[in-house]
Amino acid sequence: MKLIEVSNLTKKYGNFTALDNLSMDIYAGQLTAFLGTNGAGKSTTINLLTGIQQPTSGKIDYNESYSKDIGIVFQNSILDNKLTVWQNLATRAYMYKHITIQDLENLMSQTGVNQFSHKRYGDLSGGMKRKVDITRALINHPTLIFLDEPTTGLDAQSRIEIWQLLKELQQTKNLAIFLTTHYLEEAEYADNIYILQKGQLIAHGSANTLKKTYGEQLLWVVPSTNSSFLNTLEFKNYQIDKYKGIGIPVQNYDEAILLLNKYHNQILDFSFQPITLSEVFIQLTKEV
Ligand SMILES: Nc1ncnc2c1ncn2[C@@H]1O[C@H](COP(=O)(O)OP(=O)(O)OP(=O)(O)O)[C@@H](O)[C@H]1O
Repeated sequence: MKLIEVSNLTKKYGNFTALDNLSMDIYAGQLTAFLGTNGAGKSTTINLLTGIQQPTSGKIDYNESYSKDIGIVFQNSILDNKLTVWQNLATRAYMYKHITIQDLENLMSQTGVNQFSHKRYGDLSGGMKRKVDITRALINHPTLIFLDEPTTGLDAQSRIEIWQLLKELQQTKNLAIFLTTHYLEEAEYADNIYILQKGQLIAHGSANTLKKTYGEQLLWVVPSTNSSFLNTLEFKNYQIDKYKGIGIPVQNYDEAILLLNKYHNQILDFSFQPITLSEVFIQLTKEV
């Protein structure tokens, strides 16, 4: 089910176009990752989708029944450093009449912040703060949550924990998550990836689709007799490497296994070189 449909969204600051004609859909229960280098227009997009800023042109259609159920985690926290985690969250929960203390406690134990609820927010590590920020955004049981670079500045372990938490929330609460990130490897988990460059959408799809469309995976084989193998080879775009052998472009593991089966009499050794999302991104965003 579509929660938000964005059509031809453009945002200009004076003569400068920060976002150029963006069209995209956000679906219930899906994790959508918005990737882009610095200044690509990621924060601008979140600000437009959440109504913090108004577009210069274009349209954002919200599914009527869910338009108010959104949570936002900003790049810079809006919580009070001097208050404890509990005080910060309880103050927020009191704003909603239908949210009980029990609801808040349940949520805090799901996100794990109950373990340090007595600590002052200002004394927490970056990863712990981020978990509290996410908990705050979830208090009103949103259908969709926006996170602007939730893992920037965190160490590897904290990043993994935040991602595990987000995946768990997506699965257990059927929460739709829209997040921006600089970390390509994180987007691998996303259902939908949008890649933005200088305000323009340059690619869209699942990690696998993007890899298939924009990247090349190689099956490297060391043939027993080089020349006869090349003669039988049905592929034209192979590469040759002194150490790795002959690199044959393949779509996926299955295709590699089929080839290995077919030519196994002529192959001494082989290796598989998968493409990463980072390589796709570099390929796509490199300046011409
Ligand atoms: N209020 C503003 N006035 C003028 N230009 C702005 C304004 N806000 C953003 N910009 C410009 O618009 C472009 C997109 O900014 P935005 O913050 O959306 O990028 P971003 O992808 O979130 O970048 P980052 O990863 O660095 O946070 C940048 O070139 C930025 O300088």
